[in-house]
Amino acid sequence: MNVLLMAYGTPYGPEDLEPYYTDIRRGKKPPHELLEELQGRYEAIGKSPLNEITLVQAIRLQALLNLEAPPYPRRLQGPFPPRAPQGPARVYVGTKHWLPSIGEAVAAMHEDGVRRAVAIVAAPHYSLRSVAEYKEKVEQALKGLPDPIEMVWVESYEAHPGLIACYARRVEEAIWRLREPKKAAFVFTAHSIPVAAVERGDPYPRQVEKTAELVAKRLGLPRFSVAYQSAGRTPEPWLGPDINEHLRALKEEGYEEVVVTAVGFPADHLEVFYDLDLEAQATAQEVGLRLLRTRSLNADLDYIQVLKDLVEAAWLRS
Ligand SMILES: C=CC1=C(C)c2cc3[nH]c(cc4nc(cc5[nH]c(cc1n2)c(C)c5CCC(=O)O)C(CCC(=O)O)=C4C)c(C)c3C=C
Ligand SMILES: [Fe+2]
Ligand SMILES: [Fe+2]
Repeated sequence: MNVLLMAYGTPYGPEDLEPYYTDIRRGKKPPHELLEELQGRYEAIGKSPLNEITLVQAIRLQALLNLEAPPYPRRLQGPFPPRAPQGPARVYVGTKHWLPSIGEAVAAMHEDGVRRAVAIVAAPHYSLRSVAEYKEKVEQALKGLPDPIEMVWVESYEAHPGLIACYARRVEEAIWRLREPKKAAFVFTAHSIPVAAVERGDPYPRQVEKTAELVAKRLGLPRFSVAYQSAGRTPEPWLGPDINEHLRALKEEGYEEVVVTAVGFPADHLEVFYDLDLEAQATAQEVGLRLLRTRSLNADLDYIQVLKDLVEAAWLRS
């Protein structure tokens, strides 16, 4: 079984920042003020562990796939159907905006003789501004190859019971730390997208709401809400409510404590450490709210098990 595991990617050092930002802006260099602002955000968090987490996710996913399907030599395999999940599993990593790029990963797969693979993004929700763009990059990379690779896509997994259990477990950990759990607010966040994408029928907000609703249901939370974070630095309107405005509104409604879970981001990175742990935390402190941010899924085995389940099911799809 072959897997292409994709994630957003983050710069390895300050010298990578400009080409990284240029890639996010589809080849347009960022103005100096925006680059400086991004540099300031990276300096404030120290380091984004996103690339390391993605690599560990891939290593663990590959190990887990092979653990339950030992890589027997071909002659011992018997009459398995060629698409059975058994056999050596290989997981390749490609990042959308940095290195290894999706193009490099696809080229490596081709070089290794891969002709069929499952493509999955380490983010549970489909958006025209996320998964659709990953797909474009994969298709672009495939175009340049002498032999085709059939990619079976996992486009979204917003309601996977294992994923819901992962988030519920982490919200539960925060509930233990609340002073008055029955009076707390529970907020689920995801990356904002331009309103224009929503108007074009992007299923993203519905999927984010679905994840939030299922986690809340599993925990029997009486109230919960969805807010968006990390809106881009572009003049167009972005989907709200923004987490900072939402925290102010919650305080006005009389809440004293809030648990925030970033359901759109399985892994820690700039927008968890800066936008939630520094910026939203500062807003909460300013208005007098106690904010607890739940632990990310990262490369924890409960999340890797979800990825394993998804790729195995996709591999068996015709
Ligand atoms: C659902 C959409 C998006 C997800 C998920 C997402 C995750 C994500 N983003 C960064 C870092 C940056 N994103 C930036 C801009 C940007 N991001 C999205 C969409 C998603 N990002 C869009 C549509 C844009 C705007 C692009 C443009 O046209 O300019 C930037 C640039 C600075 C900024 O605008 O804030 C950074 C940096 C990470 C690390 C991440 C998840 C891992
Ligand atoms: Fe982004
Ligand atoms: Fe972003």
